[in-house]
Amino acid sequence: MPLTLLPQDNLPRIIHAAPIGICITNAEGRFEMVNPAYCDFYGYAEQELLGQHFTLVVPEAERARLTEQHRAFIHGEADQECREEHEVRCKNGERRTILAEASRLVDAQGEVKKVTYVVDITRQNALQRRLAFLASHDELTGLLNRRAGMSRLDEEIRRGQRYGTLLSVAIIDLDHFKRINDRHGHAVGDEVLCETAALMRQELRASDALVRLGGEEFLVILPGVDRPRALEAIERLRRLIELTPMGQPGLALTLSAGVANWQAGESSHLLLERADKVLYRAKARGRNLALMT
Ligand SMILES: Nc1nc2c(ncn2[C@@H]2O[C@H](COP(=O)(O)OP(=O)(O)OP(=O)(O)O)[C@@H](O)[C@H]2O)c(=O)[nH]1
Repeated sequence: MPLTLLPQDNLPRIIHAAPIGICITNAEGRFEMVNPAYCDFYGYAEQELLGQHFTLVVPEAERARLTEQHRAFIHGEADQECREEHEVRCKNGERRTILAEASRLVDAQGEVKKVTYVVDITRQNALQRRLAFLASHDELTGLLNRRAGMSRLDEEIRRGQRYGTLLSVAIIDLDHFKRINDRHGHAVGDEVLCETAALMRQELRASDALVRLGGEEFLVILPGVDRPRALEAIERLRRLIELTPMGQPGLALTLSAGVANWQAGESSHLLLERADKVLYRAKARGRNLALMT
C-alpha cells in the first residue's frame, strides 16, 4: 500500500498526542512549547511552564552544568546527538529519572531552538539498580554474596602480591544454628541472621569486607591486618555476638571462627582451606571460639 504523507497541519496534533514528553526551549533555555505528556509527567499546567527556565525541573546541583550544556547545544558546539539520563524534580517534589534526547531546530525566523524528548525511566532504573545489587549481594542480609566476596578476596590477594600488603581472613560459622530454627522457627532464624550480619558489619572497619558465604557461614576479609590484630578483631566479634540478645528473649547465639593470615604466593582457595580447617578445630573444641592457624 502506498504511503500517504500527512498534511503539515497535522504535525501540532501529533506532538500534542505524543505519549512521550516533548518541549521546545529557546536560546535562553526558556520553555516555548510543552506537550500534554510533558506537563503530565512533571505535574505542571502548560501555563506554569511556558516562559520558565527549563532548570525549574532540574535538581539544583545540576542546574549550572545543564544550563551550559544547553547553551553549547544551541550554539552548535556540543554533540548534536544529545542523549542523557537525568534526575529531575516534579512539581510535587518527587524525584524521577528521565532519558532525554534532543534535536536542534531552526525556526522560520532563523532562531535556533532545542527540542527535547523525554521518556520516564524511573522504574527501569530502580529495577536495574536492584538487579545489579542482587547480583553481588545476599538478599536476606544485604551482605556481599559468595561470588562478590570471592572476587573481592582475589582482588585483595592481587594487591598483596603486588604491594606486599598484609591480608587476613576469617571464616565464621554460627553455632548450633539448626537448633534456633528448630526451636524458634525459620522466620526467627532469618531475623537472627540479619541481626548478626548487621552487628558484625557495624563492628568491622569500612575497609573490611563481610561476606555471607551461604547459610550461617560468613567470611571476613581484613586487608592490611596482621595475624594478632586479625584474631583480636574476630575475638571482638565473638564476644559481641555472645553478649548481644538477638531475635527473641532468651535466645543465645555464639559463633566459631577460623582465622588465617595470607602468605605471599598463596591462592584464595588454599587460604580459605586453612581458615576452614582451623574453624573445624574450634567447633571440635566445643564452639564459641576463635582460633588462628
Ligand atoms: N533461618 C534460616 N536458616 C538457615 C538459612 N540458611 C541455612 N540455614 C540453616 O542453618 C542450619 C545449619 O545447620 P548445620 O550446618 O547443621 O550447623 P549448626 O546447626 O549451626 O551446627 P554447627 O555449625 O555444627 O555448630 C540448617 O538448619 C539450615 O537450614 C537461612 O537463610 N535462614
